[in-house]
Amino acid sequence: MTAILVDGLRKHYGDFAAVRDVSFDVSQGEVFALLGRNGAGKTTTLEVLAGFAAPDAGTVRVLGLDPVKDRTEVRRSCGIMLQEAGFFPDLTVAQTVDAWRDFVAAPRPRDEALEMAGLTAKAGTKVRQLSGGEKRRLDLALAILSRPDVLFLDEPTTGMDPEARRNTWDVIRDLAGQGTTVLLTTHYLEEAQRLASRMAIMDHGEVVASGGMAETLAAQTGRVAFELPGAVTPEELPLPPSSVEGRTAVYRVADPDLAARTLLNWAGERGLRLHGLEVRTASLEDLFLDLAADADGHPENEHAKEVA
Ligand SMILES: Nc1ncnc2c1ncn2[C@@H]1O[C@H](COP(=O)(O)OP(=O)(O)OP(=O)(O)O)[C@@H](O)[C@H]1O
Repeated sequence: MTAILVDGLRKHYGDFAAVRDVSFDVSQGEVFALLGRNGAGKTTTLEVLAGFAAPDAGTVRVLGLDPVKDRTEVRRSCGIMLQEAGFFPDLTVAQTVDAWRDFVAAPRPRDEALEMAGLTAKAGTKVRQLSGGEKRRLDLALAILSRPDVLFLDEPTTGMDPEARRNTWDVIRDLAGQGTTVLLTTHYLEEAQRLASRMAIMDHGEVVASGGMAETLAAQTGRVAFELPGAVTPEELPLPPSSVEGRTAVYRVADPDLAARTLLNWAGERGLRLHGLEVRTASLEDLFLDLAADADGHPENEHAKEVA
């Protein structure tokens, strides 16, 4: 079942088109990542989905409902964690959760929400004394209070230390396992890679790549790089390199292991060492950087790339 549908979404701020013809859908219980550089239009898309702003064109649906027209119903089913939460600084963490519980029908018990967000030890701490990462955890505790069917998470782990980040990933995974649909934006590509089954990369308000995480990465090239030994020229290598950067030969190949084996055999037969040898399968980071470079080369960015 489709839980979130975005079809041909456009959103302008005055003359500026922050989101231009964006389409994607998220199935129930799926974690979907929206990726992109600063200003790509991710938060704007999330805000429209959460009913904070109406689309200028296109259709958005959350659980089959219109987030603007059916605002109350959509809000009841959604947990939202945006980038800037407005807390009361003099309330404690526990008091903040209690205050929010008053607005929610059938809320989680306070201690359960604090436990899930890893904030039990901070229950008595005033919000003003929380670190940035702890405030994000409080955001998360509030977003999951209503046991939402759909969670919108805008950069949920920004400012968190590695342990808190991992705990948050566990919470998100558990919730998705229980059927919660999660749409998250993140700048941490590892986060997207670990959590999301599908993703869309946005740039300048458009989707420039989208698809299943595993299929997308499988379709990408890996990388092999090493320093050219001694007086060896690129022409002498058994495989022509994709590029030579200074004295570093770089290969972008579908099977980096095979290329590395060929190169190592060749070097071994000649008693040469491949210093600084680096063999990497494709990562989301490579894809992201490639797309960003493309987008810089073609600012009009006309053709979205369907990679899976
Ligand atoms: N209220 C607003 N008025 C005018 N322009 C805005 C407004 N909100 C956002 N924008 C612009 O719209 C574009 C998209 O912003 P948005 O916050 O959606 O990007 P983002 O992908 O979430 O970026 P980030 O990763 O930095 O959070 C940016 O160029 C931003 O400056």
